[in-house]
Amino acid sequence: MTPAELAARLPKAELHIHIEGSLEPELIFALAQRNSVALPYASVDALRQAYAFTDLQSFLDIYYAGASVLLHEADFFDMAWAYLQRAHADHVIHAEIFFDPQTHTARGVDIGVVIAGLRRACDKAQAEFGMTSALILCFLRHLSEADAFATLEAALPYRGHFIGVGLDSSEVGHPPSKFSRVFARCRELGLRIVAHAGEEGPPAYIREALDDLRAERIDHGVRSLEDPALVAELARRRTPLTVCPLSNLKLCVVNDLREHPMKRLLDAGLCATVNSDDPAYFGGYLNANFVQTVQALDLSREQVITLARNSFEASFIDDATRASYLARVEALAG
Ligand code: HPA
Ligand SMILES: [Zn+2]
Repeated sequence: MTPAELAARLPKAELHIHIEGSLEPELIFALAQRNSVALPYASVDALRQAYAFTDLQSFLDIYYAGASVLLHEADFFDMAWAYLQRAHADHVIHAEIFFDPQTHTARGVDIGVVIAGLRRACDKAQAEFGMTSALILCFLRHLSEADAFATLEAALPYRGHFIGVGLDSSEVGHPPSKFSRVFARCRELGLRIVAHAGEEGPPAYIREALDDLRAERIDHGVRSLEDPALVAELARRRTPLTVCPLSNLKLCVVNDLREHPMKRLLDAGLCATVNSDDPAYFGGYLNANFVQTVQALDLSREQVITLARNSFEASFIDDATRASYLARVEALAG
């Protein structure tokens, strides 16, 4: 088996997937029709042609437009179930799934409707595939602290249905410290903490995510490499980075996958993981990210196994489940 074939076949956890970013153009159009929502694109092809991004914001504008077709519990279920089936096909045995409630509540959709649809899909994946999953509520950082607090308040009746909180959307100009008080409250509630940092933003944002928000994982974090002291700190703490290679390519964080920092992150001893971010927009699900990265960087069999192990080390599953999942990696790694 080549390293790329092994990567595709190994059991893995996916820890950085925005469920709204798994909405394929075909499903966007089907839901638009079902819900009588008008789209600013004439066809699936016209929409796909708009997927030529120059940076994070140029993507986010289209991503939020796509999410406008989501209104009812069944829509959230259909979206998440489509993702979970694809993830299962890629040998994802555990997924921690981001959702953006403010994108929906701003359009009058009740947060309970969002969570109910997503949870029903997760329960079905557990029943049909034995796949475990969890939801992570993300605050949109381009909105205010007050809006984040209101969102947290609205989510509290569903506290048992999500395990943690994250921070996403437009990074530059919206440092993690803007949400220090919100995340302090989330920690009091026993929520797990992650945050996007160092995707387009500077290494200082990663430090703020660690120190001000007490993030347990950094989403992206690729710009940490610009600050050797920060890299040493991340390695010492074993703070995982949920890296998304095809996203970095499509959003012009890197110009070529052969220049992707994944190998340097692994060489620095960091707990880096591979993830798909917004697979419907960035050209592939988890195995596409693995296979293309392994080939572009000529990663070794041992590095591939490390990435699979890291995905479980970085996950929020309980220790017994983690041990059983790691044993499944070892059984295939040989
Ligand atoms: O890659 C991302 N970065 C920030 N916000 C996001 N929301 C969806 N995807 C992303
Ligand atoms: Zn992301």
